[in-house]
Amino acid sequence: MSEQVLAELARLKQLYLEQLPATLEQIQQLGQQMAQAPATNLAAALHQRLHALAGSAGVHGLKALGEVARNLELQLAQWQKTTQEQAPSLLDQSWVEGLQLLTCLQSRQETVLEDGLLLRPVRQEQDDVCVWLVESDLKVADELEGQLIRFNFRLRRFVSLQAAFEASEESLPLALLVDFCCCSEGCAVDEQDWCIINQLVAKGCPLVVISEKEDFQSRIQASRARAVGYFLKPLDYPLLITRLSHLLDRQHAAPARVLIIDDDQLLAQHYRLVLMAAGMDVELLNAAQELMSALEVFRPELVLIDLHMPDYSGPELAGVIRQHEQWASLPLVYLSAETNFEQRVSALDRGGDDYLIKPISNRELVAAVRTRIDRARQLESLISKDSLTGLLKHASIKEIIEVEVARAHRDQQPACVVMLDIDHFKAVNDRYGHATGDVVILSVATLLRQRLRKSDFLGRYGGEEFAVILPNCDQQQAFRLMDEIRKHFSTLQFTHENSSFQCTISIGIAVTTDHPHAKGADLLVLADEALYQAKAMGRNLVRIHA
Ligand SMILES: Nc1nc2c(ncn2[C@@H]2O[C@H](COP(=O)(O)OP(=O)(O)OP(=O)(O)O)[C@@H](O)[C@H]2O)c(=O)[nH]1
Repeated sequence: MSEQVLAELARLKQLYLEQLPATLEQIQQLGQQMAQAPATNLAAALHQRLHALAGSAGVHGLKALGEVARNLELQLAQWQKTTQEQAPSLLDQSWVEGLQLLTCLQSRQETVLEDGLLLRPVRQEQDDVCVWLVESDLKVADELEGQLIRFNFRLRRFVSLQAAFEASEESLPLALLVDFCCCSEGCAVDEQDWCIINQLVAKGCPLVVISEKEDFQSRIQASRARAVGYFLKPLDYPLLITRLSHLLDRQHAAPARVLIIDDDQLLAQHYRLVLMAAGMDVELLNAAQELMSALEVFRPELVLIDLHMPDYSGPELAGVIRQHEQWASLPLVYLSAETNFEQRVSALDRGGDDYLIKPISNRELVAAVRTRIDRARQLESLISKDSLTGLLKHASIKEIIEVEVARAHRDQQPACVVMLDIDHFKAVNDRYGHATGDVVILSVATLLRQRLRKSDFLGRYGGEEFAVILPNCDQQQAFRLMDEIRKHFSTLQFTHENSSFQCTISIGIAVTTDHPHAKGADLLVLADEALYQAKAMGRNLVRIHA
């Protein structure tokens, strides 16, 4: 992928360089006409070309050229704002020199592509159910191990960070739990350990700090180590498991979807390739009139919009998007060479969320897009996800099941709707208490997350009831998968004080191909009927609706 992306970027750059002399020739002609007989229509045409050049040259390795173009653009903008009496003096000697400089700089290329970003080695193998622990307190380690097993996670213990680092040559864990106090005296991490932590985090190993200390300095130290979690001892296990489950969700998360609206096709292609190399799904909008249908079909999580385009401006398109309630919170980010403060503020007032200045480096583009999408996902998750399990709430999973069932009928592909319910759960609550009942619910959610595909959707449908949709999955595959999950769940050991117990689940499945006219809501009812057949037949069973 990376090699291909680099080759494609080189091809785009070549195309850009081939078109450049003609672009510069046009700018020269217009610029000289402006110097001799300034006119507003000439200025508008020239401004558009200088603006595009200022935004694109740096991206293709011609940083100095881009800077000169920007200076000329600013000079011209000043002329456009000034009264006609003062105007001629603004396009004097420095203007002509600037124009000459453009031609001289067209062959001065610099290497600005951050190839490191694009040639990053393929992410190392990750063991999704394995959690690593560096902790000298054996009691804490034993207890943690016992808790993790209930949720189908495995714990691998290390005596030192160095040992964990050596293991990271083979594979990476879901998370690395470190008690800083066992690295060095007084919980202050020494230089060598610090270096190892940095290397592990850079490899993509999420760091979770466990600590006895609640002071600000310890938290700052964890933050400096880029920890994604900080848990105080004695550990709150459900909270820790929830955090691990969220990390698992992130690993399984679908690629971020970005829509780019830019009239400069070469530049738009360049951004697209860079974002795709960072693992995102990217589409370019070809015609502004197709904007709403592109949103509907592609459902982007962020839109990058150029500010100045010939037919419609970025803020005008942002205004159209914001007229639709459904897209009121979609992040819209302008990507423009515009440095004028007033114009930028006005663009933000008209529906945009943020502003990135062209030319933007590849790394900054990826980081800016990724962090904004991550934040938007976090917010969305707070709204649509159940707080105990992190799965979709009732209304959200119902909505997704409708969409996916309609898609399955349309594509003539099978999809399975599944309902799951914990057996005799009331008895678990009555005997072991509500908190232990919650642990059982959380463990079903964690097991489902671990066993289902990225493209499947899981929801907490009711108290101890779960709904799932498995797109592109036929009856046999669904039965096999669900039966494995059922069997696996029945082997998990739960503990309460000094006793231990096991639980089972019953499962009902309804398949779209057996019910070609059924909507999502109908299939949910059918899957529920199958679930109650499983209950009636003795529980701990999977049934398919006939
Ligand atoms: N701990 C806990 N219990 C919950 C939660 N939501 C619902 N419940 C309990 O789940 C139990 C559901 O019990 P029932 O629907 O009667 O059925 P059951 O005992 O699971 O038995 P069968 O489904 O017939 O096998 C009730 O006792 C609810 O109070 C929750 O978030 N946490």
